Amino acid sequence: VKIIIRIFDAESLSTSNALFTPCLLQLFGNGTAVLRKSDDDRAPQARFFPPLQEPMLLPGTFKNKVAFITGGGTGLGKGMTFTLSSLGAECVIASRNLDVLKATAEEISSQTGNKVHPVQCNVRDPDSVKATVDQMVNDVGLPDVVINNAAGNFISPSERLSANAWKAITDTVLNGTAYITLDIGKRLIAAQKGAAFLCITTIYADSGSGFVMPSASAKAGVEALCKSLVAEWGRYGLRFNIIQPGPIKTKGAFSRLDPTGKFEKLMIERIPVGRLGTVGEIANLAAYLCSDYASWVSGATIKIDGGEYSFMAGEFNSLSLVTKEQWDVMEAIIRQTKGS
Ligand SMILES: CC/C=C\C/C=C\C=C\C(=O)SCCNC(=O)CCNC(=O)[C@H](O)C(C)(C)COP(=O)(O)OP(=O)(O)OC[C@H]1O[C@@H](n2cnc3c(N)ncnc32)[C@H](O)[C@@H]1OP(=O)(O)O
Ligand SMILES: NC(=O)C1=CN([C@@H]2O[C@H](COP(=O)(O)OP(=O)(O)OC[C@H]3O[C@@H](n4cnc5c(N)ncnc54)[C@H](OP(=O)(O)O)[C@@H]3O)[C@@H](O)[C@H]2O)C=CC1
Repeated sequence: VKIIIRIFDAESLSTSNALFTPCLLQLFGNGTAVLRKSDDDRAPQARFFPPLQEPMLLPGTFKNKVAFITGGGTGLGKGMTFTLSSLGAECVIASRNLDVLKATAEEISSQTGNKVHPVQCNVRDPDSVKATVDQMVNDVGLPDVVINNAAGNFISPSERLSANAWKAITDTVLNGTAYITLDIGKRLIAAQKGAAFLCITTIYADSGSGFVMPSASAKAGVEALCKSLVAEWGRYGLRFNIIQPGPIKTKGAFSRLDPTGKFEKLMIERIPVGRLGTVGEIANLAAYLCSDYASWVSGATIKIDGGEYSFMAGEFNSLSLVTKEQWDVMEAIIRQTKGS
């Protein structure tokens, strides 16, 4: 808990709901060596941008609603499950590791008082997806909310990737999202039941990115899938939105994308808000997009990255490193220049 508390400064803790704070610290922390925070884990301007993590919607927003979350046992999926559950949803969480799912389900339901159902599922396998959805329909009925969050990723030079490495990532991210969406979507259409779908992608779905080429390709595909269905399935009462998170310190992501812990400082240097994002911030945005408050929102792609994407895209943004004295010199040179 000591480690986790250091993530938040006094300012952000004091603005948190006192009742929620202890369980938030537990749920949104990960407590592993790879997540240990260093002393320089924030830039000074981060004090202006405290991460508020408690659920922001009205209690009961998801009362009588069923939410299905892939990868709901860990990281962002666990955070979204906690938030939806605390707002009244009955959640179904699905991934490969049933023990992890069971532990998360127990932890969350004991804190929110709402049932969380763990169901084993390998999203790469359409038969496993069908069995999972059968079980959900049998236990709690068709969902009102579907969050495609499960993913696989690791950094690697592309010339080191085998065909199976490509397949492991794209089968999980793109095919997994397609199997889940097609299976649940067909059943919702047949039952004439509306629902909100949400896909968790990444900021580099737009740009592509070296060293995570299969993930970038698959996430771009997921976005095309969502945007296609916005148009095609709106008439069936189905909405589709996308969240593109920037870096959030989860064990799953950082152990595979920053294995030595050396990249985190570089990330923070290029994030204008001066800090990494938090699980609770993603969970609040996800809850809003999946709630009836967002019933007119379909086809939205929302970056939540502290400005990192804009910083990386702007040709001259590194000039924020130039000192006042250096600007004086450069301005004098520029002013002396005549003609072209
Ligand atoms: C720092 C954060 C900043 C920004 C974040 C932005 C985006 C983040 C996106 C994310 O998706 S983060 C979420 C990450 N979470 C996970 O990846 C969780 C699930 N991951 C896994 O289960 C594994 O890591 C997996 C993806 C490798 C799949 O495991 P599985 O057991 O099914 O596969 P295998 O171990 O059999 O491997 C398949 C295939 O890949 C090759 N391979 C595995 N690791 C590497 C590596 N590091 N480099 C190169 N190749 C690798 C492995 O050798 C297999 O190929 P072959 O059969 O040997 O040919
Ligand atoms: N953390 C970050 O910085 C960022 C994360 N994201 C995205 O956020 C989402 C969550 O990532 P994060 O929480 O960080 O990482 P995690 O590794 O914690 O989450 C990935 C989840 O996917 C599940 N999963 C993986 N493979 C399968 C499979 N074949 N079938 C079913 N479930 C599977 C895992 O569970 P299990 O192993 O039990 O199957 C795990 O719960 C992902 O979509 C990721 O791409 C995007 C941008 C930034």
